[in-house]
Order: sequence, then C-alpha cells, then structure tokens
Amino acid sequence: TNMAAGSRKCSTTRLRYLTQKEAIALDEELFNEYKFSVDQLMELAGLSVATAVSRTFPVSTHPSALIICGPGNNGGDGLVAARHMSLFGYNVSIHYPKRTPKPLFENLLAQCVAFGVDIVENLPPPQQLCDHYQVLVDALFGFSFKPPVREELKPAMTAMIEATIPVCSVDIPSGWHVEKGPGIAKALRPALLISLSAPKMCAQSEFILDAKHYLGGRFLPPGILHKYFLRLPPYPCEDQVVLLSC
Ligand SMILES: NC(=O)C1=CN([C@@H]2O[C@H](COP(=O)(O)OP(=O)(O)OC[C@H]3O[C@@H](n4cnc5c(N)ncnc54)[C@H](O)[C@@H]3O)[C@@H](O)[C@H]2O)[C@H](O)CC1
Ligand SMILES: [K+]
Repeated sequence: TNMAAGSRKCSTTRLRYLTQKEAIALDEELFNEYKFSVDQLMELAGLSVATAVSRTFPVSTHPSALIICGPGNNGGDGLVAARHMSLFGYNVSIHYPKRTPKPLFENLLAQCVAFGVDIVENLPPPQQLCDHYQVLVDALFGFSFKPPVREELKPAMTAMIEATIPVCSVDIPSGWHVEKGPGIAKALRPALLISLSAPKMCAQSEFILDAKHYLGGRFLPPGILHKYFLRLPPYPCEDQVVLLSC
C-alpha cells in the first residue's frame, strides 16, 4: 500500500493542488449541493488526523499528545481527533484559547472532557512543554487563514514554532499562506501534514519535503472529483488515510 521507499516524491507529482478559493468553494458545495452536515465531515476529518498521527507517532513511543485548537473548523477537526486519539490510548491534552460559542464546538469539547482529555488553559514554557508531551497536533488554522496571525493567537502559534517535539499539522501548517506557503523565515515546520479532502497549494513547499504527507477526509463524492479535476491516489481498502509522500 505504501509508496516505494526511496522515491521521495512518491505519487505527489501527479496530484493537483487546490487554491484557497477552490478549497472554500469545494467545502461549500459539499454542504449545499451534497447535503452533508459539518459534523459528518468533521468526524471523518478528525478520525483521519488521529489515524495518521498514530501511524506516524505511535502511542507506544509518543504516549502524551497536546492538540492546539483554533476558533474555526480546523480547530473542530482537532477536537474530534483528540477524542479518537484518547480512544487509541494516548494521554490527550488540548489547548483551546479562542472558543467559538456554537453548539457544535461546545458538544465536541464536552465529549473530550467526558473522554478524559485534559484542558490546558495556559501553555507551559517551551522546555516544560517538550518534557511533558511527545507529539503536538496543530489544529489552529486551516484553509480560511489569512496571514499575519492576529495578536490573540500568537502565543499558541509561537509555542508550536518553538517546540522541539514533532508537530502534526491538520490540513494547512498554521501560519502559512494557503497557496504561497511559509512566507516568514521563522515559520512552522511540521513533521507530518494531513491534507483533508485534497491537498492545497502550500503542500508543494520545499519546507515540508522532509515531512510525512498523508491525505485524509475520505468523503468526496465522484461529482466533486470530476468537477475539480482531482487526481487523488486510491485509499487502500477501508483506510481513512493514504500516504502521499514519505
Ligand atoms: N472540505 C473539507 O475538506 C473539510 C475541512 N474541514 C476543516 O475545516 C477547515 C477550514 O475551516 P474554516 O472554519 O473555514 O476556517 P479555519 O479553521 O481555517 O479558520 C477560521 C478561523 O480562524 C480565524 N482566523 C483567520 N485568519 C486569522 C488570523 N490571521 N489570525 C487569527 N485568526 C484568524 C478566523 O477568524 C476564524 O475564526 C479546513 O482547513 C479543514 O481542517 C472540515 O472539518 C470538514 C470539511
Ligand atoms: K492547521
């Protein structure tokens, strides 16, 4: 199922990468034309994230995970991933500095608490953070992000940039321009990227050449694949993720 070891690019040369506008339009079409609810897609997205993290940084060697959740749906994917990772056996903590007062997010957070996920109100200093956790999940910003990062979420962004433990980015490495990539010199360098539904342009950046890249969010109907000329690798069997590059 995995691509041949040694061929760095694996199948990525054949992929088509979405612009920010396309990613937003595709998302809206899933809700408006295909009648999906956000909860449905978020559950599959979050399960994909938890699966890719666990394949790359197994619970046996990375027992404690911290998930940084932002105010939008990317943060919602993080909340879902937190619950699944907890089911996979991780000690999960979340840092959720800017909460959106909507039932969807409140319910996902309540579920996390019921599953024993620890809520971290104040992030510890970098050294302490890296002593405490073995892996970070970046669910701060997704495809709706417009740089630069606003003041209120800078501490969460800085903590991930300064961390010496691996960072797993959900859909977009946070702080990156969705199309142009890192932009600033001191940008986030994730060890793992999980592109959801289809990769966005920033995933071609040389800054993630060393990273593992998975595709997840296995929910695109054939009409969308056709309309957006998407060439995605087939998901193996019933897997929720497929490896794009190794
Ligand atoms: N179709 C799919 O593949 C699905 C993907 N999902 C996930 O949803 C995100 C996109 O979610 P969205 O709510 O549109 O936006 P974001 O999470 O990217 O962020 C919006 C949030 O962030 C704030 N914000 C934007 N720019 C800044 C800034 N410069 N500084 C501070 N804050 C900023 C903004 O105000 C909003 O509050 C996608 O990436 C996937 O992860 C769905 O789960 C399912 C369908
Ligand atoms: K992210």
